[in-house]
Amino acid sequence: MIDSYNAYLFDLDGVITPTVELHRRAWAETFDAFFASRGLPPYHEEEYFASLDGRNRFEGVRALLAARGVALPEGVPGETGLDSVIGIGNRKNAAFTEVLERDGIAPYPGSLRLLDRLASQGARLAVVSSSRNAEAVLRAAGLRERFLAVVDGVVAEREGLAGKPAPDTFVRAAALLGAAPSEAVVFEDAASGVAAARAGGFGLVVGVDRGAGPAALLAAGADRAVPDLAELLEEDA
Ligand SMILES: O=P(O)(O)OC[C@H]1O[C@@H](O)[C@H](O)[C@@H](O)[C@@H]1O
Repeated sequence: MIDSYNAYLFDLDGVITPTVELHRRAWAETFDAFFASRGLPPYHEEEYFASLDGRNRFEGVRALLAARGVALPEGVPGETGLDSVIGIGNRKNAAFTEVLERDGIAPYPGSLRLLDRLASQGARLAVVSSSRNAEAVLRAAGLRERFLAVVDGVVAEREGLAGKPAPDTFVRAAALLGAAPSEAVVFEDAASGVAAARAGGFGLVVGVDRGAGPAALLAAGADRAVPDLAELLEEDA
């Protein structure tokens, strides 16, 4: 089923590496401190899926604050206090980076098997991530050289590409691989990323359920939802 496409676009956090867990913990730690400092109801894990999952760091902060009806100034680059959008984002990133550097990261075994299989077929692969940490995560996992292109938060900012749920970063990655969207497969674990792929008219959109739930992934436009990418290998064997 997946073998007949010309290009394969992988989200990173939660699709290739379990860094989604690191992101979730870092966000929880940061927003727990933020809400406690203001005497507001505690952060809830559902807020991760509704506002943060798959989104660019600062867009995620803005979305969550808007959902809570909290208005904060934007802040200035480099700030780490909990009283601005940039400060909250930077605080969370420091927590994420500390754990990544200390513990490293290994890919999901099932994802590695799919990457191996696609590599053995000479398939063209790219990573499409909202994260500005994508290059560091790929290097930590020893996977950087497997991808012909990486369109991440740094590239999106440099090229003025709108982030997920807009389709722009996926469309750009497909173009870098020389494929039309209809000839490419997208693998995504976040509803915002699935919606981006659907909006871009991709040939196949596979939702990977790492907590969002199959119903949310299908509702966002996934053609199918799987618990792990190894499932696709077994079907094709
Ligand atoms: O690593 P950065 O630049 O802060 O990116 C943040 C986001 O990157 C995405 O890839 C993750 O799915 C989100 O959960 C995360 O919040």
